[in-house]
Amino acid sequence: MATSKIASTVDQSSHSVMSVQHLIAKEPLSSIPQHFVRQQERQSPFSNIETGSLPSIPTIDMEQLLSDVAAPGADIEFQKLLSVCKEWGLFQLVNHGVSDSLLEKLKEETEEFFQLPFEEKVKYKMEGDFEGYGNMVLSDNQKRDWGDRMYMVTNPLHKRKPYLFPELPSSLRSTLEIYIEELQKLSMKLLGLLARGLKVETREVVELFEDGMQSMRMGYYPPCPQPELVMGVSAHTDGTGITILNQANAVNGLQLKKDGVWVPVNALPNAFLVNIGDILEILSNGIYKSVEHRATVSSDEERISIAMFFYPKFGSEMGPLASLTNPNNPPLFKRIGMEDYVQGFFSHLSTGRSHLQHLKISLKNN
Ligand SMILES: O=C(O)CCC(=O)C(=O)O
Ligand SMILES: [Fe+2]
Repeated sequence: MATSKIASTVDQSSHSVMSVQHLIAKEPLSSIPQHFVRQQERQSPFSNIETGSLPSIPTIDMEQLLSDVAAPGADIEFQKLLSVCKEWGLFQLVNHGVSDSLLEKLKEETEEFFQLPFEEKVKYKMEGDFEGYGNMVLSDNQKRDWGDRMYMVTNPLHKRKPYLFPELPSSLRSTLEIYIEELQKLSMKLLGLLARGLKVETREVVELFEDGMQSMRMGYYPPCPQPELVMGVSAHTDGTGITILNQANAVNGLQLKKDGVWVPVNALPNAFLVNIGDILEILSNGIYKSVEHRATVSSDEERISIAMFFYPKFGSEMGPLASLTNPNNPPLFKRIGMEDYVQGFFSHLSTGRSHLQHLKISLKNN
């Protein structure tokens, strides 16, 4: 799909918001601006192995998973889910129950949102926190991602910023409301199954996430004349319990790090990519893995993705589940309240350091 060439008459420097899409729409770039160029990512990430021998990302079938649960004993898909979450921390989910027509509508409306003139989208600019529209600029000397995003907290409802979600074009807003509800149900089913896989009381996990904090990031990655020099989203782990990523226009780009090697995900149309985040690694005391991932960009196709992030509820406290720890298996992470967790997560994001590492207990000191 071609990039939308929207000539913007607005001088971006007069706004505290920057957009890669509109930067390149104004005039063709003769070279990539230095603040997007990454030195360490120049070499092919696969230079050390044969591309043909790359492992492929596991696929989980939600219908199969739910029928396994109804018929105990026939639990092949359930066992696969558990081993995938321990070894990979990420999988593609098919037959997830969210209709193709809803996904199609959401894709179209997200495309339309990013095709709005810059003047329209600037209304949603970030106001001193991480929420809002634009290319995320954390500091002057930071390397920037080749992409724009619209990031919003969507739950609990009173945390929705009045100038963001409620001000979205009404058709996008109503489609998102349905989508959010569908994904909430899906996330709770997955979290329940993952709790069951830990042999803990399902309730212990599910209650933490009921009416939890949820946020969403719609991402737009324009084609880049020199994609090997830039990154759409730099390497990170998610601070969530779980993340459900919708690679809306099925353009490849996401990669995860497995055994020290970046492995590309071959995006299946209408499948979700589900990944374990730091909080599930903490709750499971390291059993489930929060996987490092990143997104690359393409030279000829725009890429659109929609990520929904699921966290525990405000006011809760989290740490390794008590039933998983004992003197022989001590907690690997500190306990922390949700408010402090969120604050710590975003302050580590600004410095590029890992929040999960910060919460690790050094076993030598125990
Ligand atoms: O846009 C993508 O494909 C990845 C986004 C992502 O990893 C994130 O927002 O945490
Ligand atoms: Fe992520």
